Amino acid sequence: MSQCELFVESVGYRYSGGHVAVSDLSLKLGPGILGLLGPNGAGKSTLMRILATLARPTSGKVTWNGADIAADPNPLRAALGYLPQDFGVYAALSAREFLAFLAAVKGLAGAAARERVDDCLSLVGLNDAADRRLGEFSGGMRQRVGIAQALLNDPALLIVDEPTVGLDPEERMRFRHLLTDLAGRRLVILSTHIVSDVEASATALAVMSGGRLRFHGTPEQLLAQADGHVWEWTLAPEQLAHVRQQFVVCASLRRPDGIRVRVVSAEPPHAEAQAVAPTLEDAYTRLLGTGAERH
Ligand SMILES: Nc1ncnc2c1ncn2[C@@H]1O[C@H](COP(=O)(O)OP(=O)(O)OP(=O)(O)O)[C@@H](O)[C@H]1O
Repeated sequence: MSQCELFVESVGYRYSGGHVAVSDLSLKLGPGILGLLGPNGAGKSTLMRILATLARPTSGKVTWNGADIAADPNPLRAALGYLPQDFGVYAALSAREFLAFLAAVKGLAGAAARERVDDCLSLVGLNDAADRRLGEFSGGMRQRVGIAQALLNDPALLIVDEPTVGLDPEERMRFRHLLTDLAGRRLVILSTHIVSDVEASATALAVMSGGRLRFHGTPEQLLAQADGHVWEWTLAPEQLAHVRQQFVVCASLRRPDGIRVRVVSAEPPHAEAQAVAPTLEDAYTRLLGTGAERH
């Protein structure tokens, strides 16, 4: 497999209506799985489209192995596997027929194409369902077909945009394992707004919000930032609303003796609060200052 160095240099993107979706964003990426995290509207899909050469940055540049992808997108495109957020399949085709069609579009032919289609079907665990109509597939199976089509050209760069949306918990887990198996010497960029999607698999994390990069580093580095900032204590149910007004509450759990709250705060939030080891979800919540509260 070829080299894979993707450098994003002060990239900005302004939509024609004037909305700035990505602002002065820089990243240096190499082999491994990058989890691109951020809330809805953070600019992840816009950045992914730029990296997939489907949109040109309105400022800054992106280089793939040293060459500007806006000046010559072809080297990157030849190395790219892309699963867009709105990936659709042809319901009347079988998985094998659909992949054979896309293999032909990508210039693979004859026995080599058949072999590659078989390889990709087995990489994503769909051999047994290969000849069933896609219309009968579950959401998770369709996403695996999406990954299989992205793998047809054995890409050095695999970009998957919000691939776990609409999947049930078991399908999500399978999908995460699949991406871990596929990483190898590739660069895999996986965007999601769900921390657990990247918790076990990502070798690096980039966090975006409001079009800006808020963090880039290892999951351990993000965790370390939250050390000593996560607290738990038990309060009476009527106190919960007040605590929510004062602090970012990451979780609240009803128990026989009251409500156990988990709070992100630089200072001890309460006399009885005990510091607890942060999870990646806590660290992400601390970074963005808002919580998707777990109950
Ligand atoms: N075609 C467009 N024209 C104008 N603004 C747009 C367009 N597409 C997206 N935006 C805006 O740009 C911002 C970033 O959108 P983007 O889709 O990149 O975010 P995201 O992080 O991928 O979120 P989501 O997961 O909801 O897609 C949002 O505020 C969005 O409303």
